[in-house]
Amino acid sequence: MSIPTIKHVRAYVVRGGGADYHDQGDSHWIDDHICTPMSKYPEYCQSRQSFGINVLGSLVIEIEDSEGHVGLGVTTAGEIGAYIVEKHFARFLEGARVTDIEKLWDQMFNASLFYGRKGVVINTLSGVDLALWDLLGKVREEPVHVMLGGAVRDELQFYATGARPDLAKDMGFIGGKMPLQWGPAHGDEGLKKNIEKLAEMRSRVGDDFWLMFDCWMSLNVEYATRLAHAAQEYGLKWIEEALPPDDYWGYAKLRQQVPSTMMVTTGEHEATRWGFRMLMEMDCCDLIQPDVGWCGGVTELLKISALADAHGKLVVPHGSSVYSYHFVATRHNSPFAEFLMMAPQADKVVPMFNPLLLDEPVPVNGRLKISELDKPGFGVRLNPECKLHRPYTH
Ligand SMILES: C[C@H](O)[C@H](O)[C@@H](O)[C@@H](O)C(=O)O
Ligand SMILES: [Mg+2]
Repeated sequence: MSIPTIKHVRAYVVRGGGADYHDQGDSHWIDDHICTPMSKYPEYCQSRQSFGINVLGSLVIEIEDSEGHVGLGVTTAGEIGAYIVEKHFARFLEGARVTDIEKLWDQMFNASLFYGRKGVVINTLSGVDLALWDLLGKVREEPVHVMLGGAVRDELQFYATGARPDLAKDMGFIGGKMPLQWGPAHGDEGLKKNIEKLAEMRSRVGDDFWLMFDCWMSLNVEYATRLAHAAQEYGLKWIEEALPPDDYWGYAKLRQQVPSTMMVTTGEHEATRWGFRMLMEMDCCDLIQPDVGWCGGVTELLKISALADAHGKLVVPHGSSVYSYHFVATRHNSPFAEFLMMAPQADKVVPMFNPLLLDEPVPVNGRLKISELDKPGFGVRLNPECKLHRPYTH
């Protein structure tokens, strides 16, 4: 059996939605007074784009083999990522066999260790890894979920992230995660507004629908503890990413202080097996939320997930569209997935990485049949109408 080799690696940048889903137009819920670590500065309080949440843009990676198959991976890394792919990672990829995914991951990780380890470098490595798994699936004519050992369930169920959990319930989702809008800089008045919002949504959705707060790294242990206890009477299911990712000590303390019925979750801005080992061994959270496009890709998420399973932790990947669905389908400790509502008013289901991909599957009535994923690789294509820019070559 002859194994194809990698011939060409190309890295493009795309603006306007896509993998950098914060890169949206005006009057979108995802940029409407959401609390962040920058909220202490009034000028950066209303809009996350004002401080640069969408500064990177989407990175699109194409890896073409000796037989003409093209693997596609996307992530949040923009021009920085394109530079790293073209000027650094390509040297390991070109000439390698399409099956050498584990070795290529190790070479790219260790070769960038002196400047990488987390953040945009691991985002970029993740994007390359997604393209490698997509390419292997196209060579083998198998979906990624089959190559990962096969689905353990017939369909995926989703909770929705967005400003309207009440509408998410009507659309069949199992829960609704709201962005927290007020933080320590807004004092008790702001905390009261957070709870009023939660109470209002609880009144609309009834007692059984999950409601969660996403705090996007913006709080401190004291405020998060007060918020959790005030939210308990409205059945808040989990408080997400309350603290900055490196504050393992704060998370461990917060987890001891929140009501026993409430989960502490985090992980979307954590990376590699070592970062998640810290979260688990320091007992920081009940559920981890790695983003497969940011934590190291599928190759690393397999390691993270096995570690979590051994610790009895659930792994519910941060919203990363089809790239996490293939993974969640195959893991017993991933019983549900996240769907980010990318319609500006969170009032309808649209593909998460719109407009970047074609054939991107979306939940129907809050669910997605695994059979919808039965296409080679991740089963998505680049939208030819998206303007690709290749800033570097090699
Ligand atoms: C809704 C949150 O503020 C973020 O925009 C979201 O990307 C992320 O934190 C999530 O968990 O979906
Ligand atoms: Mg989050």
